Amino acid sequence: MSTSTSSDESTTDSEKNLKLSDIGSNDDNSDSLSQKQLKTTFKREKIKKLKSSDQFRALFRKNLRLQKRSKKSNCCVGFVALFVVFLIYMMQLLTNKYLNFDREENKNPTKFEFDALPAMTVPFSSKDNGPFLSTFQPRLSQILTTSIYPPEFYTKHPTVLTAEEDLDSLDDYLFETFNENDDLVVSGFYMNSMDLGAGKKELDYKVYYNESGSNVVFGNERRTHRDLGQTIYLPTVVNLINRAAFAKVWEDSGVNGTIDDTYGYNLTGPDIRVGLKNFPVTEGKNQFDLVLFVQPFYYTFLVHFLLPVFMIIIVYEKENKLVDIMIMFGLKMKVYWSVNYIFNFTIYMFLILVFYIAGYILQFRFFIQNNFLAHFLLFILWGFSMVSFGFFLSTLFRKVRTASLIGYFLVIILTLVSNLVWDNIIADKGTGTKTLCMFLPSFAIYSGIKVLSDHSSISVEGFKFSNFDASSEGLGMQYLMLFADTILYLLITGYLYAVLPSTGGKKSPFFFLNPKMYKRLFRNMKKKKKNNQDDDSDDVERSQPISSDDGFELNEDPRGEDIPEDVERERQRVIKNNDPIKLINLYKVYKGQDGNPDVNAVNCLTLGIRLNECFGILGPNGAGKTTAVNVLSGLFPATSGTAKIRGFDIKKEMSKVHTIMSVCPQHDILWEEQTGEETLEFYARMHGYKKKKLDEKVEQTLNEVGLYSDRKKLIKEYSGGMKRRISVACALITNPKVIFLDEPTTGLDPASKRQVWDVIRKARKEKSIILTTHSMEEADSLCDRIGIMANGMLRTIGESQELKSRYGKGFKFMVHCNIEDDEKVKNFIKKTFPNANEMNSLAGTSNYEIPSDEVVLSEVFQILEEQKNELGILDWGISQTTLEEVFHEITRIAEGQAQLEI
Ligand SMILES: Nc1ncnc2c1ncn2[C@@H]1O[C@H](COP(=O)(O)OP(=O)(O)OP(=O)(O)O)[C@@H](O)[C@H]1O
Repeated sequence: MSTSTSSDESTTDSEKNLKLSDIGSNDDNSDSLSQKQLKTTFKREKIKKLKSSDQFRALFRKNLRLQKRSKKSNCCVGFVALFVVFLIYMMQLLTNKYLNFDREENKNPTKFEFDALPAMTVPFSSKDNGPFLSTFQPRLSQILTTSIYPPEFYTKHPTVLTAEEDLDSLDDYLFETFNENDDLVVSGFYMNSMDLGAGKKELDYKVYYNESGSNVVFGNERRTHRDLGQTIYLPTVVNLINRAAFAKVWEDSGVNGTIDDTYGYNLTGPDIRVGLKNFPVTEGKNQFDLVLFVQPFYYTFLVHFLLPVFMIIIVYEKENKLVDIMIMFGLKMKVYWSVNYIFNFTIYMFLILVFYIAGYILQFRFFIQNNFLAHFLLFILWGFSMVSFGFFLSTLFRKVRTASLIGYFLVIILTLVSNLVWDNIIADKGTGTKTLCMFLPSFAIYSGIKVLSDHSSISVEGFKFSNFDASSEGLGMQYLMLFADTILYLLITGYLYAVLPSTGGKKSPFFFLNPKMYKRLFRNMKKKKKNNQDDDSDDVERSQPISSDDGFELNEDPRGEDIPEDVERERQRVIKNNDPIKLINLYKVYKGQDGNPDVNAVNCLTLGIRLNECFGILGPNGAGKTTAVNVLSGLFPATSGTAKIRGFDIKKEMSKVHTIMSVCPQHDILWEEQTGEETLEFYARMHGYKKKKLDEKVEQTLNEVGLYSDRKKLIKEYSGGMKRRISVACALITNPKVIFLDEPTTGLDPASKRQVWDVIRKARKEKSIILTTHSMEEADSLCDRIGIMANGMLRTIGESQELKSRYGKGFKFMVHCNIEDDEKVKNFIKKTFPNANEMNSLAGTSNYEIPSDEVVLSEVFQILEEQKNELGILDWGISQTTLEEVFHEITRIAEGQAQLEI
């Protein structure tokens, strides 16, 4: 013999006994034993507020952990930063080496070894005289003042050729006049020996000349030989000295006359030794500094590089509905944004720190030449505005893939645009245009870097707050605009998040024009101030009493008089009772897309869930179960009607509801890069668990859902069933008062399912649970009451047993006997159960449906056990109508009604 109910496999022994004793009771009123255990009297209560500091800590740790694990993007950012630093370093090196001539050599020009230069013999030829010497006869004593250049030149540059007593003083003199004065010293010479007396003919001297080949300085525009209007060659100077030397010899020897070309040729054959040496010059007078050209671009690019990272962090959590789930667990959005702001800024500061260290170690002129505060302030303000700008951009993307692709592309575009557009178009415009353009923060940072970069040249002084006058560009406008951009983009982000449906925005685009909003804000501020003065109310919320005088009024159900009796009875019960969860006339209509009609996903749902109750919602696909849960948990707003959860109205006080509820959504919403343990820790921390208590709670919950041994695995390494279990664990760990479980055991193996059932069963104490499921076994086993929905409406409601009695066709009775006894047994059945309906009969096995009012189980047992041997019954069994059959019956009726409506 076998006797079973549909839930036999799943129920505990005590439950089985209870249900067997209930079989056939056909109990329609709500006075059964389990009903008595459920409390409907829910009153005003104090609810502990979630602390912002706990949430801050939990979020910051989570962000830090996830950032550490996003190795790819970190490596990418690190690599780009290093590459840019390397490029700048190489350029500076190259610029210094090849464009800033003799930098090393001339560091200490006075120590230059004159004698180390090779001596050379210069042919003495009047043909090299140059244009001014053909008629000129100098004396050595005259050389310093003699005009060999046009007169106007001397008004500017009095000293042309100089001689000093010894090499050192000549060296010093040339260096000083050449580098520090405006006077132009064309050349210098030192006479080593001069013996042109009879038979000797020796002349040994050394000439300082400019390496460019002309006797002028290359390093400064003002001193180019173009000032002279002609080119003076080295041989000219050599000839000048030679001539002066000979003139002196002749003067000494009393020869009178002039030196002309003929004279020169007559004096053939003297040994003339001329040493040649470059002018000593100061270092760093180069005209073209490659670094200055590329530096603004590179620096702008580098500081933009974190922009996509900031966007991705937010879009990832938006795309995967992680923000939504955190909100449902009580996250305050102001904490969310603050943490992300501070966290992103910290990452940025880390990059800037590395940049500064590299900059100072590698001696980037941008850093060492300019005032520290000037560039530091610029980078700090850019950091603030970039984080705000990143927030703003994050509102425009729904998918991480798009955000990262476009984000990195945007970095290049913004850098290029700011570089090209600013340099070629905006830089020459007036302050108004510049200011306007700086509302794009990239322009502000680019122009700031450009100002500092212009001060990083070797030839100019670094930027100091004191050294710019009206004509030179300061940084005030950049600082101001970066600050303004920070505020502006935060406001825009806040606005877009409030109104854009894609970001979960629910407000009208003109919400800020509504004076009520400001009144409410003002009232809340006043209330908060008052609460703060009140000692004990600081960390508690007070829920409002729920009662029949809540002002709730029942709308007429769309079905009118066709409304099922039990559903109408529940509606009347709810309005009179104080259930912790009360749904009143709840509607949710999804607007039809692409010409499709609107969908009434939830249609005038009115029901109540009591304390200690686990309420099951069953229904076919598309019945509206998930939508109902989503509306109750605040994912979507209700179209009309409302619900009160522990006294808080979901229309007005959803944020308070979030502090006392938790949810296990239909699809797992988890951070793939966190371990199971870290995920639970996150939610527990958000709800104020700390240290030892936190560890204990996490360990206990992991054990309950059977994931303790897998706690260190990343979520992405979890199987589907493991993810489901961790989602259930998340819903339980925060010790909520109201739990929404949307198909919590989908995909679980039978053992895991049973484990989760045990956890839920234990958890319902002092709580109210709404559970949606497709498993009749689960509903039968776990739920104190069940509501079956179809097409958005509640079709029936009651305890499992009630529903079976109400919608089932009684009992199923099976009897098996030898074929020769078949007739005898059939007659016995007909006599005992006159209304029994034979469903089928084959080879001695017959199945019957027996109306429940004909069955008194104890009598059936007795009769059959007494007569089975006499009748030749080999086996028999009786089972009640299953919940599945009830479900099919309800959906069949609902479909019929829907057909009629069409
Ligand atoms: N975001 C949405 N936009 C438009 N229509 C939606 C949306 N979500 C659900 N619906 C529609 O609302 C109705 C109810 O869907 P819902 O997901 O609530 O059903 P369900 O009972 O949870 O189904 P299932 O058992 O398959 O999870 C369906 O007709 C569905 O197509």
